[in-house]
Amino acid sequence: MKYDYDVIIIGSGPAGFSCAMQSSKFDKKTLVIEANEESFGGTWINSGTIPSKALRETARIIQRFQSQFDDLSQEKAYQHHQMQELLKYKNETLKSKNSKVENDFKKNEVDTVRGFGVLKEKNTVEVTSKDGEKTEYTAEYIFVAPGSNPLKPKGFDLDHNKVMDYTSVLNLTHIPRKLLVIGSGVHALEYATTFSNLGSRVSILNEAESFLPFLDNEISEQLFKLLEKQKIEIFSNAENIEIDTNSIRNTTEVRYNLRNDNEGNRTRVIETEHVLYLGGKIPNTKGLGLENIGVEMDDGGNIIVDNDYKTNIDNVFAGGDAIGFPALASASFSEGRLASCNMFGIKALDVPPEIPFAIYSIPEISSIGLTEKEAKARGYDVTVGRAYYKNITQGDISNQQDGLLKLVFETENLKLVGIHIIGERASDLIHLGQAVMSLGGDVRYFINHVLNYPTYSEAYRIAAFNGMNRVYKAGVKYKKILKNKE
Ligand SMILES: Cc1cc2nc3c(=O)[nH]c(=O)nc-3n(C[C@H](O)[C@H](O)[C@H](O)COP(=O)(O)OP(=O)(O)OC[C@H]3O[C@@H](n4cnc5c(N)ncnc54)[C@H](O)[C@@H]3O)c2cc1C
Ligand SMILES: NC(=O)c1ccc[n+]([C@@H]2O[C@H](COP(=O)([O-])OP(=O)(O)OC[C@H]3O[C@@H](n4cnc5c(N)ncnc54)[C@H](O)[C@@H]3O)[C@@H](O)[C@H]2O)c1
Repeated sequence: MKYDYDVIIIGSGPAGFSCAMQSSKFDKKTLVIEANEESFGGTWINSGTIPSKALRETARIIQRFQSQFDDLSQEKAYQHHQMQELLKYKNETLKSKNSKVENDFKKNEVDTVRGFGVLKEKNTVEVTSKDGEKTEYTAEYIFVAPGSNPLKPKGFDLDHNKVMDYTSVLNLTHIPRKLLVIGSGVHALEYATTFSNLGSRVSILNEAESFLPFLDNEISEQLFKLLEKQKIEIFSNAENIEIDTNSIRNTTEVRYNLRNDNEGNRTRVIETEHVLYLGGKIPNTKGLGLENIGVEMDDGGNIIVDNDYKTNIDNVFAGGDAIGFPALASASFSEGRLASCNMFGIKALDVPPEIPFAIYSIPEISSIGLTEKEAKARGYDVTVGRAYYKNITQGDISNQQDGLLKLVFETENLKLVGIHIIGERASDLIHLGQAVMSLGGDVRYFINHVLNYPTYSEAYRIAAFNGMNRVYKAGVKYKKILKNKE
């Protein structure tokens, strides 16, 4: 072999991990370089996806248990639990995920090396160990998956105690009585509802004009009602945010102005105990030597790739957060695997471009395809079908009556163009609709097939009937609706 390896992978997050596993299954000699001395798995396992979901799961279990019993419903988690106790579950999950990744590498003969990788030439990566020792490795292909880091705020500093980001929040020693989340994205909603369910009084300071504007309108409406129920306030259009400690009152004081303030740009103040800053992420593409070999990046530092996850340099591929949107673990797994398929000339099956997304708030939100508004703007004649969780037996049984599943489908042929869900299990439920959608099915699937009962999937059946009845009311004979095969 001309090179030490067939492929060198920089980073062991979901993109690097899946590229390594797929390459090893193709019998390719694979090396993973990981800068973190202790653990593999990147943001996915150590500071992002899994820890935030494990903490959320704990909050959800407490909330579900308390809401089941009237005498417990007004209790606050902080009256009974220490943060460390809640994080124990998270720590155990991380440990088991970490050793799973390490074992998968070993079992599949993927070599690993700890240290910081820098591209020296298009086939050469130099790794600097923590002792400063430098070693060079060569490969036919390079896969760059260095992930991302939290964006630093403008106008104030993080002390990682009173003012935290998504990494330091995992070191909290107690459940805050009051928490201000600064952010306008999915992160902000997830952590806000997690802490609210732990009993914290939570507010969100949103620098944008609207909050999660990409959601379907009716899902947003439901969400805002639920946030009101949880007493989570959102202050939008915030700018010039500054943070100080008020030592007399022993609080953290957040001052800000409103953009386009019609009260004369007065300074507003929120007093809180802790601040959690969730202002987005930046790709870890600085210092990687990408410029040494002329890899193209956009203004935000994201690596530019084509549909095969190939950069402008023939043998260099990239994936995960370093290539920008959607910057999800779910998508990163797929990107790493597809990059490997493309490197080694084994074209993967074409997968539909639609990917679902999930927001792990309490309750969850998940969507795929077009919102009703987007579908109409694109000229589709669409009808919608709705199922409210209060009408689903499983919702009643589980005491989870808040939620909505909404189907958006073409009136003419009943084909699904979008599915939008807010409520318990939304992130799992979406996949039934996704499968029907990607196999070209229509809403009749949900009534022609027997679905387990009671389950949350019943929502699909109820929403399908609801939508079809709407088509019927608009003048199409029921016989035609049921028989129509395009
Ligand atoms: C709080 C939070 C919650 C999230 N929740 C979800 C969710 O619910 N669902 C979802 O799909 N996504 C979620 N995400 C997003 C998800 O975590 C990321 O999209 C995903 O981890 C990106 O994967 P990656 O492989 O690109 O990089 P990462 O997971 O960031 O891993 C990159 C690895 O590369 C290493 N590295 C970097 N530079 C070098 C170098 N030069 N040499 C060697 N090693 C290097 C790093 O040490 C790191 O281990 C969440 C993110 C956060 C922050
Ligand atoms: N549940 C999850 O999957 C999850 C949870 C936390 C963070 N993350 C990822 O971490 C990153 C940082 O999160 P953040 O909350 O700080 O910022 P963010 O990037 O999610 O939000 C900032 C803005 O991005 C846009 N955006 C986000 N998701 C979108 C979508 N599916 N479709 C269209 N536009 C969308 C919206 O305009 C949003 O206001 C994001 O890339 C996010 O995908 C994912």
